[in-house]
Amino acid sequence: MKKSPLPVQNVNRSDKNVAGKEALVKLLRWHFGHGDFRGKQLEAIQAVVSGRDCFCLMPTGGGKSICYQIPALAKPGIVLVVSPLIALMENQVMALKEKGIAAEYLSSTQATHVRNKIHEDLDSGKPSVRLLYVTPELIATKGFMLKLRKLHDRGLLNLIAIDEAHCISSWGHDFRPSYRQLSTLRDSLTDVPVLALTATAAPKVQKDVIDSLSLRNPLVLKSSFNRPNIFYEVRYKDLIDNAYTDLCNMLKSCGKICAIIYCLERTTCDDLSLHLTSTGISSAAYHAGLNSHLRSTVLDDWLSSKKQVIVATVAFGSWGHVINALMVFLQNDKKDVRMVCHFNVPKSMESFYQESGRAGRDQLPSRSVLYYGVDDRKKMEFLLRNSENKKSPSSSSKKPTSDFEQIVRYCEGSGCRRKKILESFGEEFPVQQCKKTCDACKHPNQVARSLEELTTTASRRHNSSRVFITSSSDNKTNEGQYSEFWNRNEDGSNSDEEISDSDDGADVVKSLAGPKLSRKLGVDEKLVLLERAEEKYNESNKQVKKSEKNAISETLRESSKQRLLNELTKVLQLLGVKEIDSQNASEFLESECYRKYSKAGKSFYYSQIASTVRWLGTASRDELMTRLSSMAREEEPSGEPILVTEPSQNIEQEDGTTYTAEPHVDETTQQLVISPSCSPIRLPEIPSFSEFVNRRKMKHSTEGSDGKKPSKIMKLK
Ligand SMILES: Nc1ncnc2c1ncn2[C@@H]1O[C@H](COP(=O)(O)OP(=O)(O)OP(=O)(O)O)[C@@H](O)[C@H]1O
Ligand SMILES: [Mg+2]
Repeated sequence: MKKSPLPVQNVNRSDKNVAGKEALVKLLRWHFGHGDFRGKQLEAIQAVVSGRDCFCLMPTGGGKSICYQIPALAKPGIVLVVSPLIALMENQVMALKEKGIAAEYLSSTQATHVRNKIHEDLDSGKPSVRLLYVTPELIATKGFMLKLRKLHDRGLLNLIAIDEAHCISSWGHDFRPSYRQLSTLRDSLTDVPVLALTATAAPKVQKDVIDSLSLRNPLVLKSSFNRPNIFYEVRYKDLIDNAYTDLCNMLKSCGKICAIIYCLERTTCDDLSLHLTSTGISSAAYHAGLNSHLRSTVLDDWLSSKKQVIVATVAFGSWGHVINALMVFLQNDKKDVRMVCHFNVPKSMESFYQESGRAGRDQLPSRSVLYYGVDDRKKMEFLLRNSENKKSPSSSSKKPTSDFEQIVRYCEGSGCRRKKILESFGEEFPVQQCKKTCDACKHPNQVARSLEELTTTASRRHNSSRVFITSSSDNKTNEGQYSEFWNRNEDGSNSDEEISDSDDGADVVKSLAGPKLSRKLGVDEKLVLLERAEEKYNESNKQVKKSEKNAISETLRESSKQRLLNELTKVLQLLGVKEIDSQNASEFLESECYRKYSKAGKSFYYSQIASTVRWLGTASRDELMTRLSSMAREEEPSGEPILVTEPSQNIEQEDGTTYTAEPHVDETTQQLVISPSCSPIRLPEIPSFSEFVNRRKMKHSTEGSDGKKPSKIMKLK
């Protein structure tokens, strides 16, 4: 329902009057229906309305938008809002318009006549728009800056709000180079107050934002980052027989709750979701690898609570940022998420806080569960080290690995989890205030026992590594105190090529600038919009890097070997098979996939690796032994063969068909060589994904499960 502009009549009063609490609360109640200001909202509003710069740090969902929306209603003129994503701007503008507040956004995705209308309004003597949302890219254009200067000269620009201001900082988790250029705003529009808003609490981000925007004597406001309604806990994968089963049981014990599970890789999302579905938990995978139709169906089902659990990839690269943003704007629509589970260790405390913070936005009791595993830690450290190495020495000195250490401390330390989260943001937190709302405070003995067991298990599994876990209960950890589960110098085994959303260097906004936006977009349309943008992005990326992307690099091969090794280790342990060397076997299986699919390209290779991993998960002892027996034959000649790096080759025969020449050991040189004289070996067939799903379906139906489950699995497929 539209509201009359009644309270805005205050606009002609002096700044002192409009900044009065009473008048501001009146505006808040009238336009937004909230009884009073929350946290530091009032202070922030009063500061900017009286012309002072302000840096406002509030947790996600803390109510940052009000801090610039109320000033737009309290004073004449325009509030310029810089926002990183068109979808986010769209969402806010739509909500404001529904409240009868004159808000617009400007972007290249709009129809020319819509943009022209907004420009005409801005050029008119008395613009009707109160809040104008723009991207940092638009600010960087000369034409728009000229327009802003004209507005300013006419005394019509009353505030510049930089939302998601951490994007300006290379220390922030969503760094956007175009945000850096916002420093020109202060140079050109010297006396307009600037309000920087973020939920990113790292002190270095704060300093960087204040410096980059040249804020003058800003009022720095920080709200507590404590989320008292979230119970924090860590579960240790290395101490659990099967993490999938553990998660299933936990979800089942909570009843029909709404949950988000974050995984690092798409394949884990698919596998885990399939597993949950097969045990009767309605769930669906959500990641950039799904087609747009499936993705919007999945989200729709989840938002409408048709699906209980969504298994999504975490944001990693810049495209991940968009997927993440998608989740951000969905936050307003989904407040009843009761559990957020990190199935793989997150890359930093920042990410963990943001992601787990999606639980309990309705302030009701909720849960954050992090599954921590030594292998996951290794993988993440490798990825972060890799991304550090990719950066030029001249770029920011940000060290993702040191951010990662905080989350490792969170998992490996025995003290209060909540305290660790808050202290990582520079916030002091007395342990007593946790009131047993984390596993370490609620069950300290149990957590201590787990950590002890973990130390033993880790040192047994990684016997070349140092292992020491902090047991300090006062949380005063330092570099030397927390555990080293593996030797930091040993080469990591996985690559970010396996990470679902790892495309880097892409300009998100550019990629979003394509489809035409309708004025009144619902969630569906927004999803379509983002997905189309993603397709467009992938399309252009494909063209540029097609050949490059098709190549199977050594790092990818290494990561595949590691993936097979992880699965194989689990399977061999489960089946009690001791006679197979998992390292050699995983190399053997990987080279099989490489041999078959290296020429066909990366995605075939990928799917073959994924099929093999799935096959491992279902293979019987006999099947495993049969398949790996060909490997045993290769190893027969005793003595350490010197491995040649060449994979086995497909030898073309005269009739045009090919057969695979297996490697064998040359007895004189003791080298593993490839020779066409070897007879071709018949290997058991690896099931494709659909075969795998169908087999499971058959298995379920023969096991007498209710006839509905298989069709659910088929749908998912
Ligand atoms: N004073 C208030 N009283 C009650 N609810 C409020 C108040 N201020 C804001 N809210 C509500 O809090 C929710 C979150 O607000 P908002 O989106 O501005 O948060 P945010 O800090 O920008 O979060 P994010 O970091 O996710 O962008 C909204 O539903 C909003 O209506
Ligand atoms: Mg916000």
